[in-house]
Amino acid sequence: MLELIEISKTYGSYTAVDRLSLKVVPGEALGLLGPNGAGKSTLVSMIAGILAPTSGRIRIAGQELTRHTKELKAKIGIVPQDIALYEALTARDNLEFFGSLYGLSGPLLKERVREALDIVSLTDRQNEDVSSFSGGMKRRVNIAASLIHHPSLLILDEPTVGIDPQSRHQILETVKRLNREQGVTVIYTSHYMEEVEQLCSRIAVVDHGRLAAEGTKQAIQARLGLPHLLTVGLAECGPAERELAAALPGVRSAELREGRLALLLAPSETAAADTLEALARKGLKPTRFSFEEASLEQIFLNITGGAPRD
Ligand SMILES: Nc1ncnc2c1ncn2[C@@H]1O[C@H](COP(=O)(O)OP(=O)(O)OP(=O)(O)O)[C@@H](O)[C@H]1O
Repeated sequence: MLELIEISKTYGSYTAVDRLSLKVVPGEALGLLGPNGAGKSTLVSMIAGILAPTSGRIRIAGQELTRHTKELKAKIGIVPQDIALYEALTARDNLEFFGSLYGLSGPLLKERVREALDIVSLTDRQNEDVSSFSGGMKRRVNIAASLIHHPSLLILDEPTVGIDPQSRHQILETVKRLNREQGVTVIYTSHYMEEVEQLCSRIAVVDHGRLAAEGTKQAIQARLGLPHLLTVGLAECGPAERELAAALPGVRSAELREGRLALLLAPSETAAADTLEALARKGLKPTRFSFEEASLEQIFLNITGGAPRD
Protein backbone atom coordinates (compact mmCIF):
# COMPACT_ATOMS: atom_id res chain seq x y z
CA MET A 1 0.00 0.00 0.00
CA LEU A 2 2.69 2.44 1.07
CA GLU A 3 6.44 2.30 0.86
CA LEU A 4 8.84 4.90 2.21
CA ILE A 5 12.32 4.49 0.84
CA GLU A 6 15.08 6.34 2.67
CA ILE A 7 13.10 9.55 2.98
CA SER A 8 14.60 12.62 4.62
CA LYS A 9 13.35 16.11 5.32
CA THR A 10 15.63 18.93 6.35
CA TYR A 11 14.68 22.42 7.49
CA GLY A 12 17.85 24.47 6.86
CA SER A 13 20.54 22.60 8.74
CA TYR A 14 18.02 20.68 10.90
CA THR A 15 17.10 17.13 9.89
CA ALA A 16 13.52 16.38 10.96
CA VAL A 17 13.26 13.02 9.16
CA ASP A 18 16.43 11.08 8.52
CA ARG A 19 16.65 8.35 5.83
CA LEU A 20 13.56 6.57 7.07
CA SER A 21 12.27 3.43 5.33
CA LEU A 22 8.97 1.78 6.16
CA LYS A 23 6.32 -0.38 4.49
CA VAL A 24 2.62 -0.39 5.24
CA VAL A 25 0.62 -3.34 3.89
CA PRO A 26 -2.99 -3.06 2.64
CA GLY A 27 -5.61 -3.37 5.37
CA GLU A 28 -3.29 -2.95 8.33
CA ALA A 29 -3.48 -0.36 11.10
CA LEU A 30 -0.04 1.00 11.86
CA GLY A 31 0.56 2.99 15.04
CA LEU A 32 3.14 5.74 14.57
CA LEU A 33 4.66 6.67 17.90
CA GLY A 34 7.35 9.14 18.84
CA PRO A 35 8.16 11.79 21.44
CA ASN A 36 7.37 15.45 20.74
CA GLY A 37 9.43 16.70 17.82
CA ALA A 38 10.37 13.18 16.66
CA GLY A 39 9.24 13.93 13.11
CA LYS A 40 5.83 12.22 12.96
CA SER A 41 3.86 15.17 11.55
CA THR A 42 6.60 15.89 9.03
CA LEU A 43 6.44 12.25 7.96
CA VAL A 44 2.63 12.31 7.72
CA SER A 45 2.72 15.52 5.63
CA MET A 46 5.18 13.93 3.22
CA ILE A 47 3.03 10.79 2.82
CA ALA A 48 -0.03 12.97 2.22
CA GLY A 49 1.84 14.84 -0.53
CA ILE A 50 1.61 18.15 1.35
CA LEU A 51 5.35 18.40 1.95
CA ALA A 52 8.05 17.28 -0.48
CA PRO A 53 10.85 15.12 0.94
CA THR A 54 14.37 16.53 0.64
CA SER A 55 15.46 13.11 -0.55
CA GLY A 56 14.13 9.57 -0.82
CA ARG A 57 11.04 8.13 -2.47
CA ILE A 58 7.42 7.48 -1.52
CA ARG A 59 5.43 4.78 -3.30
CA ILE A 60 1.70 4.41 -2.92
CA ALA A 61 0.02 1.35 -4.43
CA GLY A 62 3.29 0.71 -6.28
CA GLN A 63 3.46 4.16 -7.92
CA GLU A 64 5.83 7.04 -7.19
CA LEU A 65 4.07 9.86 -5.36
CA THR A 66 5.99 12.58 -7.21
CA ARG A 67 4.90 11.33 -10.63
CA HIS A 68 1.26 10.57 -9.93
CA THR A 69 0.59 13.13 -7.21
CA LYS A 70 -3.02 13.96 -8.06
CA GLU A 71 -4.14 10.40 -8.67
CA LEU A 72 -2.37 9.10 -5.56
CA LYS A 73 -3.53 11.92 -3.29
CA ALA A 74 -7.07 10.77 -4.10
CA LYS A 75 -6.28 7.44 -2.44
CA ILE A 76 -5.36 9.16 0.83
CA GLY A 77 -7.52 10.69 3.53
CA ILE A 78 -5.76 12.86 6.06
CA VAL A 79 -6.96 14.05 9.45
CA PRO A 80 -4.47 16.77 10.39
CA GLN A 81 -3.42 17.62 13.94
CA ASP A 82 -5.00 21.05 13.69
CA ILE A 83 -8.72 21.14 13.05
CA ALA A 84 -9.31 22.66 9.61
CA LEU A 85 -12.98 23.64 9.29
CA TYR A 86 -15.05 26.69 8.45
CA GLU A 87 -16.59 27.67 11.78
CA ALA A 88 -19.37 29.79 10.25
CA LEU A 89 -20.59 26.94 8.04
CA THR A 90 -22.73 23.99 9.08
CA ALA A 91 -21.21 20.51 9.33
CA ARG A 92 -22.93 19.55 6.07
CA ASP A 93 -21.75 22.66 4.20
CA ASN A 94 -18.19 22.04 5.40
CA LEU A 95 -18.33 18.49 4.08
CA GLU A 96 -19.85 19.58 0.77
CA PHE A 97 -17.03 22.07 0.41
CA PHE A 98 -14.34 19.44 1.09
CA GLY A 99 -16.09 16.97 -1.20
CA SER A 100 -16.12 19.54 -4.03
CA LEU A 101 -12.33 19.89 -3.65
CA TYR A 102 -12.13 16.22 -4.64
CA GLY A 103 -14.23 16.91 -7.73
CA LEU A 104 -17.46 15.50 -6.30
CA SER A 105 -20.73 17.21 -7.17
CA GLY A 106 -24.47 16.68 -7.55
CA PRO A 107 -26.20 13.59 -6.14
CA LEU A 108 -22.91 11.73 -5.60
CA LEU A 109 -21.58 14.55 -3.40
CA LYS A 110 -24.84 14.58 -1.39
CA GLU A 111 -24.66 10.80 -0.97
CA ARG A 112 -21.03 10.88 0.19
CA VAL A 113 -21.75 13.68 2.68
CA ARG A 114 -24.72 11.73 4.06
CA GLU A 115 -22.58 8.61 4.37
CA ALA A 116 -19.66 10.45 6.06
CA LEU A 117 -22.03 12.13 8.55
CA ASP A 118 -23.47 8.73 9.36
CA ILE A 119 -20.02 7.17 9.93
CA VAL A 120 -19.13 9.81 12.53
CA SER A 121 -22.67 9.87 14.02
CA LEU A 122 -23.37 13.52 13.24
CA THR A 123 -26.41 13.16 11.00
CA ASP A 124 -28.65 14.78 13.63
CA ARG A 125 -26.39 17.83 13.97
CA GLN A 126 -25.53 18.36 10.30
CA ASN A 127 -27.43 21.66 10.01
CA GLU A 128 -25.71 23.34 12.95
CA ASP A 129 -22.77 25.71 12.57
CA VAL A 130 -19.44 24.12 13.43
CA SER A 131 -18.75 27.10 15.76
CA SER A 132 -21.33 25.67 18.18
CA PHE A 133 -19.67 22.20 18.24
CA SER A 134 -17.55 20.73 21.04
CA GLY A 135 -13.92 19.82 20.36
CA GLY A 136 -14.88 16.16 19.96
CA MET A 137 -17.60 16.96 17.42
CA LYS A 138 -15.22 19.16 15.41
CA ARG A 139 -12.75 16.28 15.31
CA ARG A 140 -15.49 14.02 14.02
CA VAL A 141 -16.36 16.50 11.24
CA ASN A 142 -12.64 16.55 10.39
CA ILE A 143 -12.64 12.76 10.17
CA ALA A 144 -15.80 12.82 8.02
CA ALA A 145 -14.08 15.31 5.69
CA SER A 146 -11.17 12.92 5.24
CA LEU A 147 -13.54 10.10 4.18
CA ILE A 148 -15.65 11.85 1.55
CA HIS A 149 -13.60 10.62 -1.42
CA HIS A 150 -13.42 6.99 -0.16
CA PRO A 151 -9.66 6.85 0.52
CA SER A 152 -8.01 3.45 0.82
CA LEU A 153 -5.35 4.89 3.16
CA LEU A 154 -6.43 6.99 6.12
CA ILE A 155 -3.81 8.92 8.09
CA LEU A 156 -4.80 10.38 11.44
CA ASP A 157 -2.37 12.72 13.20
CA GLU A 158 -3.23 12.77 16.91
CA PRO A 159 -6.99 12.82 16.27
CA THR A 160 -7.98 12.62 19.93
CA VAL A 161 -5.89 15.41 21.46
CA GLY A 162 -7.76 17.62 23.92
CA ILE A 163 -11.12 15.85 23.87
CA ASP A 164 -13.06 13.95 26.51
CA PRO A 165 -12.93 10.14 27.00
CA GLN A 166 -16.40 9.65 25.46
CA SER A 167 -15.42 11.40 22.22
CA ARG A 168 -12.07 9.63 22.19
CA HIS A 169 -13.84 6.30 22.51
CA GLN A 170 -16.24 7.16 19.71
CA ILE A 171 -13.44 8.26 17.38
CA LEU A 172 -11.42 5.15 18.12
CA GLU A 173 -14.42 2.90 17.47
CA THR A 174 -15.08 4.69 14.16
CA VAL A 175 -11.49 4.20 13.00
CA LYS A 176 -11.54 0.56 14.14
CA ARG A 177 -14.71 -0.07 12.12
CA LEU A 178 -13.28 1.59 9.02
CA ASN A 179 -10.18 -0.57 9.31
CA ARG A 180 -11.74 -3.89 10.28
CA GLU A 181 -15.03 -3.80 8.39
CA GLN A 182 -14.18 -1.71 5.35
CA GLY A 183 -10.54 -2.69 4.95
CA VAL A 184 -9.25 0.92 5.04
CA THR A 185 -5.50 0.96 5.72
CA VAL A 186 -4.77 3.19 8.71
CA ILE A 187 -1.75 5.11 9.96
CA TYR A 188 -2.51 6.43 13.42
CA THR A 189 -0.28 8.76 15.41
CA SER A 190 -1.04 9.34 19.06
CA HIS A 191 0.57 9.88 22.43
CA TYR A 192 -2.19 7.75 23.97
CA MET A 193 -0.60 4.32 24.14
CA GLU A 194 -3.81 2.50 25.04
CA GLU A 195 -5.46 3.76 21.83
CA VAL A 196 -2.60 2.49 19.72
CA GLU A 197 -2.64 -0.82 21.59
CA GLN A 198 -6.35 -1.26 20.90
CA LEU A 199 -6.33 -0.24 17.28
CA CYS A 200 -2.99 -1.12 15.75
CA SER A 201 -1.58 -4.49 14.81
CA ARG A 202 1.88 -3.03 14.17
CA ILE A 203 3.85 -0.18 15.65
CA ALA A 204 6.58 2.05 14.28
CA VAL A 205 8.51 4.17 16.75
CA VAL A 206 10.16 7.28 15.34
CA ASP A 207 12.80 9.10 17.34
CA HIS A 208 15.09 11.93 16.18
CA GLY A 209 13.65 11.49 12.68
CA ARG A 210 14.73 7.85 12.46
CA LEU A 211 12.87 4.57 12.71
CA ALA A 212 13.83 3.38 16.19
CA ALA A 213 11.72 0.21 16.25
CA GLU A 214 9.04 -1.49 14.17
CA GLY A 215 6.91 -4.62 14.47
CA THR A 216 4.13 -6.08 16.58
CA LYS A 217 4.15 -5.13 20.25
CA GLN A 218 5.10 -8.70 21.17
CA ALA A 219 7.96 -8.81 18.67
CA ILE A 220 9.38 -5.47 19.85
CA GLN A 221 9.05 -6.56 23.48
CA ALA A 222 10.89 -9.80 22.71
CA ARG A 223 13.64 -7.91 20.83
CA LEU A 224 14.08 -5.55 23.76
CA GLY A 225 14.03 -8.50 26.14
CA LEU A 226 11.46 -6.83 28.41
CA PRO A 227 10.07 -9.35 30.92
CA HIS A 228 6.50 -10.53 31.53
CA LEU A 229 5.22 -10.47 35.08
CA LEU A 230 3.57 -13.64 36.38
CA THR A 231 2.08 -13.47 39.88
CA VAL A 232 1.27 -16.83 41.45
CA GLY A 233 -0.66 -17.72 44.59
CA LEU A 234 0.30 -21.01 46.29
CA ALA A 235 -1.25 -22.84 49.24
CA GLU A 236 2.17 -22.60 50.89
CA CYS A 237 4.22 -19.57 49.81
CA GLY A 238 7.51 -18.76 51.54
CA PRO A 239 11.28 -18.45 50.96
CA ALA A 240 11.64 -22.15 50.00
CA GLU A 241 9.00 -21.84 47.26
CA ARG A 242 10.58 -18.57 46.08
CA GLU A 243 13.95 -20.29 45.74
CA LEU A 244 12.47 -23.20 43.80
CA ALA A 245 10.68 -20.81 41.43
CA ALA A 246 13.78 -18.62 40.94
CA ALA A 247 15.71 -21.65 39.67
CA LEU A 248 13.19 -22.54 36.94
CA PRO A 249 14.22 -22.00 33.30
CA GLY A 250 12.91 -18.72 31.88
CA VAL A 251 12.46 -17.14 35.33
CA ARG A 252 14.65 -14.04 35.58
CA SER A 253 13.77 -13.15 39.13
CA ALA A 254 11.38 -14.27 41.85
CA GLU A 255 10.24 -12.33 44.90
CA LEU A 256 7.59 -12.67 47.56
CA ARG A 257 4.95 -9.95 47.25
CA GLU A 258 1.88 -9.84 49.52
CA GLY A 259 1.98 -13.58 50.14
CA ARG A 260 2.43 -14.44 46.46
CA LEU A 261 5.29 -15.15 44.10
CA ALA A 262 6.04 -12.33 41.67
CA LEU A 263 8.05 -13.79 38.80
CA LEU A 264 9.70 -11.85 35.99
CA LEU A 265 9.81 -14.09 32.92
CA ALA A 266 11.92 -13.88 29.80
CA PRO A 267 9.49 -12.82 27.02
CA SER A 268 8.08 -15.64 24.92
CA GLU A 269 4.55 -16.58 23.92
CA THR A 270 4.59 -19.67 26.13
CA ALA A 271 6.43 -18.13 29.10
CA ALA A 272 3.45 -18.19 31.47
CA ALA A 273 2.22 -21.68 30.52
CA ASP A 274 5.76 -23.13 30.71
CA THR A 275 6.36 -21.63 34.15
CA LEU A 276 3.01 -22.74 35.59
CA GLU A 277 3.66 -26.25 34.30
CA ALA A 278 7.21 -26.29 35.71
CA LEU A 279 5.92 -25.09 39.10
CA ALA A 280 3.30 -27.88 39.13
CA ARG A 281 5.98 -30.45 38.27
CA LYS A 282 7.90 -29.28 41.36
CA GLY A 283 4.79 -29.91 43.43
CA LEU A 284 3.89 -26.18 43.63
CA LYS A 285 0.31 -26.12 42.41
CA PRO A 286 -0.87 -22.56 41.76
CA THR A 287 -4.17 -21.68 43.45
CA ARG A 288 -4.46 -18.48 41.39
CA PHE A 289 -2.35 -16.43 39.02
CA SER A 290 -2.29 -13.24 36.99
CA PHE A 291 -0.17 -12.35 33.99
CA GLU A 292 0.96 -9.00 32.59
CA GLU A 293 2.95 -8.28 29.47
CA ALA A 294 5.06 -5.13 29.38
CA SER A 295 2.79 -2.19 28.56
CA LEU A 296 3.25 -0.29 25.32
CA GLU A 297 4.26 2.68 27.45
CA GLN A 298 7.09 0.68 29.08
CA ILE A 299 8.20 -0.47 25.63
CA PHE A 300 8.03 3.08 24.24
CA LEU A 301 10.03 4.55 27.14
CA ASN A 302 12.56 1.77 26.86
CA ILE A 303 13.14 2.68 23.19
CA THR A 304 13.08 6.46 23.46
CA GLY A 305 14.39 7.02 27.01
CA GLY A 306 12.52 8.78 29.80
CA ALA A 307 13.87 12.33 29.44
CA PRO A 308 11.37 15.05 28.40
CA ARG A 309 11.86 16.34 24.83
CA ASP A 310 10.60 19.89 24.94
N1 LIG B 1 8.54 24.34 9.02
C1 LIG B 1 9.49 24.00 9.88
N2 LIG B 1 10.63 24.70 9.97
C2 LIG B 1 11.62 24.35 10.83
N3 LIG B 1 11.56 23.29 11.68
C3 LIG B 1 10.45 22.55 11.64
C4 LIG B 1 9.35 22.86 10.76
N4 LIG B 1 8.37 21.93 10.97
C5 LIG B 1 8.82 21.09 11.92
N5 LIG B 1 10.07 21.46 12.33
C6 LIG B 1 10.90 20.77 13.34
O1 LIG B 1 11.05 19.42 12.95
C7 LIG B 1 10.99 18.55 14.08
C8 LIG B 1 9.92 17.50 13.87
O2 LIG B 1 8.64 18.11 13.96
P1 LIG B 1 7.28 17.30 13.81
O3 LIG B 1 6.18 18.27 13.95
O4 LIG B 1 7.33 16.46 12.59
O5 LIG B 1 7.36 16.35 15.10
P2 LIG B 1 6.24 15.43 15.75
O6 LIG B 1 6.87 14.10 15.97
O7 LIG B 1 5.01 15.45 14.94
O8 LIG B 1 5.98 16.13 17.17
P3 LIG B 1 4.63 16.27 18.05
O9 LIG B 1 4.43 14.96 18.71
O10 LIG B 1 5.01 17.35 19.01
O11 LIG B 1 3.53 16.67 17.12
C9 LIG B 1 10.73 19.45 15.29
O12 LIG B 1 11.96 19.69 15.94
C10 LIG B 1 10.19 20.73 14.70
O13 LIG B 1 10.53 21.84 15.49
